[in-house]
Amino acid sequence: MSDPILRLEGVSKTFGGLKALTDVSFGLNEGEVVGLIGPNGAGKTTLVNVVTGNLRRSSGRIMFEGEDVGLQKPYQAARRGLARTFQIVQPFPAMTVLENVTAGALFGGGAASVGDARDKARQSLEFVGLAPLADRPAANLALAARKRLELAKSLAMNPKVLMLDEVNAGLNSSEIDGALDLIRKIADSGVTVLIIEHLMKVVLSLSKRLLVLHHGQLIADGPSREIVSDERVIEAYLGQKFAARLKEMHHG
Ligand SMILES: Nc1ncnc2c1ncn2[C@@H]1O[C@H](COP(=O)(O)OP(=O)(O)OP(=O)(O)O)[C@@H](O)[C@H]1O
Repeated sequence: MSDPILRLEGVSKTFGGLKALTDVSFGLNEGEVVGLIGPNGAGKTTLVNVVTGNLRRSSGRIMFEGEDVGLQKPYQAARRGLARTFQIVQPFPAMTVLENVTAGALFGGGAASVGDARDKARQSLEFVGLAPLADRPAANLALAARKRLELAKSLAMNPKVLMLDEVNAGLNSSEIDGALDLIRKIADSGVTVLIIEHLMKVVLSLSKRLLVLHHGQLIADGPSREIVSDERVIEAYLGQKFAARLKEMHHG
């Protein structure tokens, strides 16, 4: 197998005395869709932040395509093809949907000109199904559409690796189904996806492999079906009720 496209080696992040990440190591292979789960405060968002340079890791190495990118700035991450979505979606409200995505394309640096960035933005909006709303002010979008806008912005950066931070939070079940189709479509286009998600049904339907963070430590990394029956994971995160339901599903 070829080298992972993204690899963390012993990455730690402390905030004063608080250890948000402790000695985290794993690799993502090109084209993989991997779920990242763990209780509130486990360090999931911090992990994405250190990978994209929004926060500086305290120690360890972050390797992207064989290069140590631990000191990069967020715009450099975007230009390399390391894109992410934010848990709290904050579009520029006064700008239109198209302008927001154009700004994303320019940030990602793949566009040769503003016109080129706008073309790229139009393609991304088409891909996520927001083309009909391109000229609306972003402030007017409902939550599901704002989440799609966030995805379109990241896609306009031509990502190789895309990290999705709770893109389904707050959506109803038909909106989640739509988002799932879209994430599958992104993965099918060859993008490596790391998905942070609280809804187990969603993670399990998308990813064959799961990473589990607990108090900043990676306590499990492996095939999803094995991870969800791992006692430590059940205790730390899933809870006995979920485990019992899963057993019923398997035996029922
Ligand atoms: N900028 C910061 N300064 C200080 N502490 C922080 C900062 N960012 C995160 N933390 C702390 O680091 C720990 C990990 O937080 P993080 O947001 O990464 O968890 P999470 O797994 O993403 O949680 P959630 O599921 O609630 O989003 C928490 O204790 C949090 O309070």
